[in-house]
Amino acid sequence: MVSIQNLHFAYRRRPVFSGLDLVLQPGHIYGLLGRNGTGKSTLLHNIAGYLFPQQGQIEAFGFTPRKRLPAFLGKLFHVPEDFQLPDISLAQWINHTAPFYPGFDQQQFEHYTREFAIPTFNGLRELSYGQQKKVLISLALATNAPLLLLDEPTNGLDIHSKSQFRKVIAGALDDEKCILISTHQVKDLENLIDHLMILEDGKILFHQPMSRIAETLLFKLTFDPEEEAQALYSESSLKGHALILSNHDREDSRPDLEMLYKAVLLNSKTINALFP
Ligand SMILES: Nc1ncnc2c1ncn2[C@@H]1O[C@H](COP(=O)(O)OP(=O)(O)OP(=O)(O)O)[C@@H](O)[C@H]1O
Repeated sequence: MVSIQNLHFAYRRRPVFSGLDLVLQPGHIYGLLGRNGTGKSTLLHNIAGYLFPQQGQIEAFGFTPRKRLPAFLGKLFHVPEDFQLPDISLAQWINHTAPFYPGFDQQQFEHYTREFAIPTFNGLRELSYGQQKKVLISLALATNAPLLLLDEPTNGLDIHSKSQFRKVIAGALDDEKCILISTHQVKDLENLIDHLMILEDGKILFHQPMSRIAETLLFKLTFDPEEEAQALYSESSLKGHALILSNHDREDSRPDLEMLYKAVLLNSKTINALFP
C-alpha cells in the first residue's frame, strides 16, 4: 500500500533521510518512534506529499504523493502535531471538509465525537487544544480514509481520552486501513500497535511486528545477577532488574516498548541479529 524506496530528503543543507526504505501494509497499526529531530514528522510529510524526496520513490495506492491528485488526497488523512482549525462552527467545518472524502460517514463522526465527549455546539476556536485534537481524530476516522498518518495524536489528551483514543483506533482498524502513529508517548501505543518502527540516523533502524518481538525477546523483572549478566538490556528499579533477554524458551511476556526503544538505540546490531 505504501512503499518507500531509497528515500533521500534534506532541508537545505541538513540531510534528514539517506536511503530510507519502508513498506506499510493495510490492516496494520504502525508505531513510529525516534529521538527529537530524527525526522518522524518529515517522513509523514513526505508520505502525504507536502514535501518531495530529492532522490528515491514513494508510492501510495499506486499514486505518487507529491502529485497530490484529488483521488490520492481522498484516501489519506494526516493529523499533524500542530494545527489551527478555522474560526467557524464544527458543523460548517464538516460541511466544507467531508465532501473531499468519498468514504466520510456522518454517523460515525457523531459516534466518535460522543466517545470523546466533544461539545459539538461550540465554534472550533472555542474548543481547547485537546478538544480540537479529538475533533481532528474523529474526522480522520470518520473519513474512512485507508491511510491515516497521526503525528503525536495523544499530545494534549487527558488520561481518559488517551484510553478512548486507543479504543477507537483499535475499533476503526480493518483490512483496508493502514494507520501510522508517530509519537514519544510510548505507553499510549502499548496494546495498540502491531508493528514497531524506530527511526534513527536517516533510516528505519528497527521494524518488527509485535508478535515477533514477543516471540523473540523476553521481558522480565528479576533479582538474579546471573540472569542480569545475560541480558541484552537491563534497568535497575526498586522491584529488581528489568531485563530484555533472548527468548530461547519461547516464554510469554509483555514487551515494554520504552525499554525496547532504549535497547535498540544502544545496541541495534545485537537486537536486530535476533530477528533474521
Ligand atoms: N521547515 C524546516 N526547515 C528546516 N529544517 C527543518 C524544518 N522542519 C524540520 N527541520 C529539521 O529536520 C529535522 C527533522 O525534523 P522533524 O520535525 O521531522 O523531526 P521529528 O522526529 O518529528 O522531531 P520531534 O520528535 O521533535 O517532533 C530536524 O533536525 C529539524 O530541525
